[in-house]
Amino acid sequence: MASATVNPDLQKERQRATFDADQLTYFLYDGPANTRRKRYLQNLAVQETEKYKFRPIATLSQEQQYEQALMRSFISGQLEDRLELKNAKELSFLREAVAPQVAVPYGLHMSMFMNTLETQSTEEQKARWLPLAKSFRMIGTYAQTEMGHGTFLRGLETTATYDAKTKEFVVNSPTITSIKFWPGGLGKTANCCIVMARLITRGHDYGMHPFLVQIRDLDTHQPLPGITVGDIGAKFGFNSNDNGFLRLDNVRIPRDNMLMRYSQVLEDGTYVKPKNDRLTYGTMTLIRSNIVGGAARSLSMAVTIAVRYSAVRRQSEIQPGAGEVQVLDFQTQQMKLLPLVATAYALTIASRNMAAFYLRVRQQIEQGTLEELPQLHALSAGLKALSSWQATEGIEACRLACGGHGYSHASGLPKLYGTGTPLVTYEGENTVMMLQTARYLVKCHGALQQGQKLPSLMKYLEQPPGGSSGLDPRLDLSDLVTAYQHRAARMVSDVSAKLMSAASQGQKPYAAWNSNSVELVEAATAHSEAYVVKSFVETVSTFSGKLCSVMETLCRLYAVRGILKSLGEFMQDGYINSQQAKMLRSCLADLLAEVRPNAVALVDAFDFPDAVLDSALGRWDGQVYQALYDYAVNSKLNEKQVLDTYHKYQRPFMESQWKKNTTVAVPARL
Ligand SMILES: CCCCCCCCCCCCCCCCCC(=O)SCCNC(=O)CCNC(=O)[C@H](O)C(C)(C)COP(=O)(O)OP(=O)(O)OC[C@H]1O[C@@H](n2cnc3c(N)ncnc32)[C@H](O)[C@@H]1OP(=O)(O)O
Ligand SMILES: Cc1cc2nc3c(=O)[nH]c(=O)nc-3n(C[C@H](O)[C@H](O)[C@H](O)COP(=O)(O)OP(=O)(O)OC[C@H]3O[C@@H](n4cnc5c(N)ncnc54)[C@H](O)[C@@H]3O)c2cc1C
Repeated sequence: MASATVNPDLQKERQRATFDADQLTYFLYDGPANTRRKRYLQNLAVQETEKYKFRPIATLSQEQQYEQALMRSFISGQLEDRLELKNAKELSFLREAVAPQVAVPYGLHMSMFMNTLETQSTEEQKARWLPLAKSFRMIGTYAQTEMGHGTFLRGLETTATYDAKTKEFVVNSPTITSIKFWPGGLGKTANCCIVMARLITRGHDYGMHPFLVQIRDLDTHQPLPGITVGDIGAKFGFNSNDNGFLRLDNVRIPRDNMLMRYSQVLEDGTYVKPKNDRLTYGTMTLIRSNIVGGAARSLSMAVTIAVRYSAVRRQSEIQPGAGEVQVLDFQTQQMKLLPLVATAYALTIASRNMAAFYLRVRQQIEQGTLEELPQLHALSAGLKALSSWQATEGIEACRLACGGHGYSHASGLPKLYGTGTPLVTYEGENTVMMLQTARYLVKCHGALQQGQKLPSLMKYLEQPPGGSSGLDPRLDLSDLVTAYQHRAARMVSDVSAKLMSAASQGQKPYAAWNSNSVELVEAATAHSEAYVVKSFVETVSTFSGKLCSVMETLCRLYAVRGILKSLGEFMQDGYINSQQAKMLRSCLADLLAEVRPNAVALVDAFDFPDAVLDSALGRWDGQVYQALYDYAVNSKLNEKQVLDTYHKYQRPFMESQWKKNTTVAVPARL
């Protein structure tokens, strides 16, 4: 039962905020007009979806979750048509509200499949396929990972062998480990896919290339000859999505089903090389960039739930006898949650900059300039890893911060974790991604040693080593940025020196790399954090008035908390001294106290409708107990007072126990 009254604690929180949360919302959604439009679309989506009275996803079987997700996409499709929506952001807001945190089976079609067609096909192929894909005659997915290999793409085993006589490719899964495994929507939904396979022509293996393979009949949806396809079974989360397997038994496809924008196979089997063979990896780079925004949004939802609940939840006393306090008043609770609120904003801002950088480099690539591709790869890989780690850990910390009720699916937090945690693994396992970023950083360091100039994002590596931080209790934002950059530059330099020293002692580069890979990941993490802090600082400096001072405090909280978490890395070369470390510790306590009054307003500004949060604890009106009670009462187990299982199992069990002692006198009532 929804209550019209707002919990008085939440009401007070909103009144005591020192800034206008709407102003922050306008920043997040690009101005008042776009915010109104977003609200309109999400309200409409929520009203429409509520008509279906969907049961909570956690209470459904895998098949029911899949069915519900398809229904949600159907509702979304109808609304999109009715409103004639085309704008990508508007579509994403609508879909978020129709299917909040639901991994819909068409997800891969709409993201990786479409993008691969758009960026890796020739004009002729685009003209042939895009109309079919846009009108959902073709429903595709991106089939790259195999049972045996996901990370090491050069190890993929699926082959596409060119047959010049018939002008066809023969696509084959030669072993059990070569079976495609995991692609979203592959199991039951897709009728075609981009298969990433090793291209073999004229007896030569040219490595992984993309091929369009039809797997099901476009009308009957039956698998085509040579195709064995299905769902991979229940998973940790993501069960609304039919992640699938695919076995190809010498399936023949026409020559021009190879996506030939960058490399080609001519009719006679001649292979034409691309300008850069990493262009085939382009779709992964896009999705990695998008994941930064996805991770930020998931964490923003989690902190909204946990902060609102912590403002409503009263438990224990601070001053003996003075009554129970809002748990958000405990400094330890603030420490759990407020740095995460700051992280949600930091990642949101970094993701915007990441997206803008991606667009710029993508435009360059379209014009044939590939100069900034390595920078883009390094940044997107590092931020993908950093953001998904911080978001996943943050969501779990939010759940734990909600005590017992956080463990219930009613909190919405397990669902957020279930859909959030695969971000660490998919689209490039995080450790592997950080190592890719590290590879680029070490290369940049080497270039610097040779007196070369570094590209824009790496310029900070040029600063001389040593020196000491100017950080004082004013916590000047530029000093914080410099501290992060100094730490990253020092770590890149240290690990590069280790690699060089290993080489001079005759160690093979690959062995030296592996034996320093923990430090390499740490250096890449430091680099990515420096980017996030710099982005945050640059953005908040564009704000004005009260909002500016609130966001500057939040930015300081993010940066100071990060320094204290990895203090050794900042102190190792004496850049931050022990007096400063002590000072930062007291500043952290002050910052928590400073952010505390604005905590609720800061999460309100994310502007998530209740239906998107899907949480009894995170409700806007704070009526958490009524919502929890309603959720409990609606448990499936409560549909009957006495269940059949009582007669089938419980009663026979009890009777078997009674038989052991027949002398106990049983009263009619206890
Ligand atoms: C539901 C709610 C959820 C909320 C969040 C929502 C977020 C939105 C997302 C939308 C939904 C999408 C769902 C996606 C589902 C997952 C799909 C997948 O996992 S699909 C499967 C994803 N699978 C993976 O991600 C697989 C991960 N594995 C890999 O990417 C590669 O095998 C590798 C990078 C690890 C190594 O590759 P290898 O070829 O052995 O490379 P070497 O190491 O030998 O380096 C050689 C050179 O290449 C360079 N370079 C490398 N990459 C790139 C690049 N991208 N570009 C440019 N350059 C690149 C590298 O720098 C180096 O340069 P140099 O130094 O020589 O100059
Ligand atoms: C929900 C979900 C959806 C997915 N959707 C798709 C999809 O649509 N299409 C698709 O093709 N794939 C998909 N995948 C697969 C996903 O992309 C891979 O699982 C991912 O790339 C990781 O590869 P892997 O499973 O081989 O991990 P592995 O590489 O086997 O990782 C295992 C461990 O080995 C470590 N490791 C591996 N290599 C190195 C190295 N070089 N250095 C140091 N450590 C290393 C990793 O860090 C990790 O700890 C999906 C996966 C999930 C979970």
